[in-house]
Amino acid sequence: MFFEKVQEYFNLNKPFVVYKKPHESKAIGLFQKSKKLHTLADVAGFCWVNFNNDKKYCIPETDSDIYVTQINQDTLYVTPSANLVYDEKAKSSFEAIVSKAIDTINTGTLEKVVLSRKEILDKNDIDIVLTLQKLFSFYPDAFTYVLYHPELGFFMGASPEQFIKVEHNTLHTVALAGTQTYHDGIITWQPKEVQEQQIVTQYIENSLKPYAKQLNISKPFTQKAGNLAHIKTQIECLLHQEVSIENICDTLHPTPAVCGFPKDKAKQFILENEGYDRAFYSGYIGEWKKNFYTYTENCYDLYVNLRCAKIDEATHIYVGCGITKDSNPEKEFFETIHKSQTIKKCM
Ligand SMILES: C=C(O[C@@H]1C=C(C(=O)O)C=C[C@H]1O)C(=O)O
Repeated sequence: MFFEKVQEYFNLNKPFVVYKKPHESKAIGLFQKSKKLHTLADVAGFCWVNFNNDKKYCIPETDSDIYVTQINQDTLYVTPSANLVYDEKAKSSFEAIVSKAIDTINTGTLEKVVLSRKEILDKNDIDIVLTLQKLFSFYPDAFTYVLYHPELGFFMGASPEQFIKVEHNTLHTVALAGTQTYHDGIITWQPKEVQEQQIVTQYIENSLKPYAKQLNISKPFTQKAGNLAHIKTQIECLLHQEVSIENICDTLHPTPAVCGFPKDKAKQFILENEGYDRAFYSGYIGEWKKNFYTYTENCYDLYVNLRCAKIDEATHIYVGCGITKDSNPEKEFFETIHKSQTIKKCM
């Protein structure tokens, strides 16, 4: 029933989203009844917001049929081996903007900037149901989704990063940064990664302070995300009674995990140098004003839109990495190559 509905909506070009939260065994689908593009409002639904924070959309509950399905983890999909082929031109142009960023950091007040690029694959013939099943199967600990709207296009992703989760006046978030390929055994971190992750933690702490009755911040630890490992700090914030969650989102987003620090300078560097529109990559996405797993009102469960792709005539895979004074341009390029594997494995 569920996957027939997905296929039907996909064939008819009607708006829908299917998603699965980390560690859940069920997936939720919101199948929109009209073809309208709804702007995000103070109503329950599934939302997505762009990097620039000036495009905010939703599939509202009131205009949707909602379906739930148990995910069958019995089918084992073979994980394809890594495809680390890359384009020399893409490598040299990315390394050039990373070098420019390092120079800017060394000569001014910019501390960190997250630079990204798009990998374009000549492929658009997606088997929607198979893609979803691979996303669910390969990344049980991620927020996995496919989202389609006829006015915006088709998106998919497997995000390892919570933006915010709010329930009963408590907000949970994470500071996630620093990347290396995952391996068994002890994972150690270099000062560069430790510093870039600390910038994120510090920024989130300062941004949440005005809204917080109490803030609890964990020690940093290693978090596995597909074939990668990151440094993560968990942050819990007891909110004052009358705070607006939308204001908190506007204050936090984009964090230095996807933009940089100071925010204005980093954003300006990105807009002037990246040379393409990030659109919904490194924005946020997820449940707005309702938990559709438990049907609890006034809950928010949003994720940073990372390890994602947009599919139109081709597949556009978005990948980025944090640049600080200690970055090595070639290493940063290979980090983006490793990050692109997350989506490539599902294609
Ligand atoms: C920017 C991305 O990831 C972010 C950047 C990281 C880094 O710089 O090490 C790590 C995790 C994410 O917060 C991405 O996946 O495109």
